[in-house]
Amino acid sequence: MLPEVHGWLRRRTSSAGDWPVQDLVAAKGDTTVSVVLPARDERETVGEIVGVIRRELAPLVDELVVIDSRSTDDTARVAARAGARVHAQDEILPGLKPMDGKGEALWKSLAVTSGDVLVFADADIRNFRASLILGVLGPLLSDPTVMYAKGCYDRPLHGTPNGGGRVTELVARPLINLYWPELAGFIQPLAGEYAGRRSALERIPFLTGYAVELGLLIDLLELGGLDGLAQVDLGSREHAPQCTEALGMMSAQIMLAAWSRLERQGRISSVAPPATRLCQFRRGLEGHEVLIRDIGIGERPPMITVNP
Ligand SMILES: O=c1ccn([C@@H]2O[C@H](COP(=O)(O)OP(=O)(O)O)[C@@H](O)[C@H]2O)c(=O)[nH]1
Ligand SMILES: O=C(O)[C@@H](COP(=O)(O)O)O[C@H]1O[C@H](CO)[C@@H](O)[C@H](O)[C@H]1O
Repeated sequence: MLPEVHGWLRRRTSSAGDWPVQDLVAAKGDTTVSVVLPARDERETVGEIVGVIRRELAPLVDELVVIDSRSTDDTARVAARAGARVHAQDEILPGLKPMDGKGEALWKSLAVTSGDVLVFADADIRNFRASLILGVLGPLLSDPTVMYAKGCYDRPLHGTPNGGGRVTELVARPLINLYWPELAGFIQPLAGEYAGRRSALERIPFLTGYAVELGLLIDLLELGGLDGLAQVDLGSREHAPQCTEALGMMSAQIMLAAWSRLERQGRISSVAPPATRLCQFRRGLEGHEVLIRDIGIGERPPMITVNP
């Protein structure tokens, strides 16, 4: 690990317990806070998450928004009934050709919120607790030199204390260590719980799909340097795990995120761009079924450059 990352790890890592709600209420002042939950088919969990935020964080949260990301269930209804303001992803900035996935939902949330600080959290978290929001909000309300704070946590999966974060351990962490070692201190670089200043988030592009988190880390590092970034130990987080096949597609999108940033930084040639289709296999009754999926990612420009 680079010496500057060792120093950063000590200086910029805190814990959720370091940020009690009463301290943050005092520190908040005139700063406004928007909480955004990107949600695709999360009817089982989104209502409880919204309820916890509304009940326990009312003094800190000025607006609570769920971006309904083409759900096929009644996520929007459940979220609205719990008290969130719900926007359908494809109805935001309707003059733009729609793009796909989580990154699109997060980018569009900038257009329908007004908070000086935005806090993002996944909507599939089980046993959600307010400290998952408080923790990442802490550095942003307490230290003006911090523009972005990411959560880190243990990731129990299938009964093992740290079986989760499969794409992090197999794809994102190796890529970061190989090409962006300044970011190697992030314990959960793909964590879906993070807070950022609007003044920073609106000045960087957003990659779509599951490429968004890696893209944000790389672009924020470029925008404001490592010392503008922080991380907060939130303890443990359990979510609805996806199957290996789905994580294969997610991995491909994260690899495309890395390629796009290496190409932009002139570290690889754009002569032969990578393919954007992934071939996977399932055993069927007559041998193997071939599944071809488009795992291409898009990129939205900095929101500050978009005329609504
Ligand atoms: O097209 C999408 C895919 C995912 N999500 C949301 O993004 C968060 C993280 O996605 P997911 O749970 O699929 O990823 P994982 O946590 O399994 O890596 C969840 O709240 C999803 O509902 C979304 O808004 N749009
Ligand atoms: O960290 C990971 O490896 C993946 C998959 O986690 P699991 O193996 O299902 O616990 O989950 C993260 O990655 C996604 C892509 O960046 C994020 O959108 C999710 O919020 C995050 O949970």
